[in-house]
Amino acid sequence: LPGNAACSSSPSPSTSIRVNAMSASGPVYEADAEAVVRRITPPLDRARHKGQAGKIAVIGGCREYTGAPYFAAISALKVGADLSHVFCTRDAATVIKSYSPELIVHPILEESYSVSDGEREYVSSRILTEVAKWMERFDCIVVGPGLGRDSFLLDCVSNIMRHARQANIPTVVDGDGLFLITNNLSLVEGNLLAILTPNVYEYKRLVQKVLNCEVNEENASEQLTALCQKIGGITIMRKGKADIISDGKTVTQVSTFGSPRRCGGQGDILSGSVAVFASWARHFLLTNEYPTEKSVNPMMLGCIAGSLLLRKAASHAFEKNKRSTVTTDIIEFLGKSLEDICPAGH
Ligand SMILES: NC(=O)C1=CN([C@@H]2O[C@H](COP(=O)(O)OP(=O)(O)OC[C@H]3O[C@@H](n4cnc5c(N)ncnc54)[C@H](O)[C@@H]3O)[C@@H](O)[C@H]2O)[C@@H](O)CC1
Ligand SMILES: Nc1ncnc2c1ncn2[C@@H]1O[C@H](COP(=O)(O)OP(=O)(O)OP(=O)(O)O)[C@@H](O)[C@H]1O
Ligand SMILES: [Mg+2]
Repeated sequence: LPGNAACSSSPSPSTSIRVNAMSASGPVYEADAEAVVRRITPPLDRARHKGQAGKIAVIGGCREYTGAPYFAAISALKVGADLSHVFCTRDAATVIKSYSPELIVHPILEESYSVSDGEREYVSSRILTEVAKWMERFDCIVVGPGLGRDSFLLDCVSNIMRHARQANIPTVVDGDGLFLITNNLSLVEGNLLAILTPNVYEYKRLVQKVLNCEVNEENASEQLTALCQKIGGITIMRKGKADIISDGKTVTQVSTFGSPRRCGGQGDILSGSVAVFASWARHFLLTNEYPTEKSVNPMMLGCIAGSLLLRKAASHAFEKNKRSTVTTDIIEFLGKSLEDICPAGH
């Protein structure tokens, strides 16, 4: 994929994808997030067929939570993916399908209450076989939005994560997926195609578990860098007032103002968007001709682009809806926000 010719404002290949990332010590520099979005977003080429702009799967959705997987999966489509799947429990599937006919929903996960002890091994292997059938087709998976914390379900999802890793599928871990990996670090350790997107509490739990200490705001970037290194060079986006992103080598941030509303679900929009941008960035770097850009980590680029887009959309939604802004209002503005940075053309 070439960068989107319609929106490549910078002609210089060596500077066009700069993220202004700095070393672990010293100040955290703001990423040139708009340039990143412009560079990695693929053109809307008439010769392309369905699937080439991305196929995303969200693993999440259980009895309690149906909103989170829907938000992540629909955001992936609204950003520009061609196909968006959801793998969830049976209870959640009908609900999610009824939110949107655009999503492909697989009612295959099971929670402990619906499986007897004797059936577990069989059900677990059936679930893995079902998901594995699809896995090779995905450009990125998102594990965790609305997944819940049922132990049997999390065991099955661990198998799915191991399978995705073997198949080299980039994996964004969010929400209850972070609960899972915090207690099973080997699931992501050393996986350069893994992205963690912790919120303030998820980050705190991760720091306590991995670094054996408390979150240190004074040395936020050093601590984040150390955390990424300790988990083997994975990419982590620490969400907050600024989204700080590191892969253990470099650290950068996106702090464009979004919205003062902190309604639940914004992190889900982010994880779905990051999945699309990370797969676009990966494709772009694999196929582009400039060696200087090949050293950039596509997972970092995905985080930078996803963060900027969510913040822009949240800002538009807040302008319109003020205190009543909710997640669906923000999703409505993903298209305009991307269009402002990177016009689709004709
Ligand atoms: N509409 C939906 O279906 C939504 C579902 N969600 C899902 O809900 C699940 C749980 O995620 P949450 O982010 O709610 O996680 P938690 O259930 O850990 O946290 C819920 C809230 O409890 C409070 N809290 C948590 N830990 C705390 C601590 N140590 N000290 C003080 N307060 C604390 C915080 O206000 C936090 O936002 C995830 O699967 C997530 O994806 C969320 O994404 C929000 C939207
Ligand atoms: N204090 C803040 N100021 C500005 N933006 C913020 C702030 N906190 C979070 N955000 C933005 O909201 C996005 C979602 O972060 P948040 O911490 O709400 O995630 P979350 O708790 O996982 O959300 P969800 O409810 O979807 O699970 C972040 O990418 C960030 O851009
Ligand atoms: Mg969350």
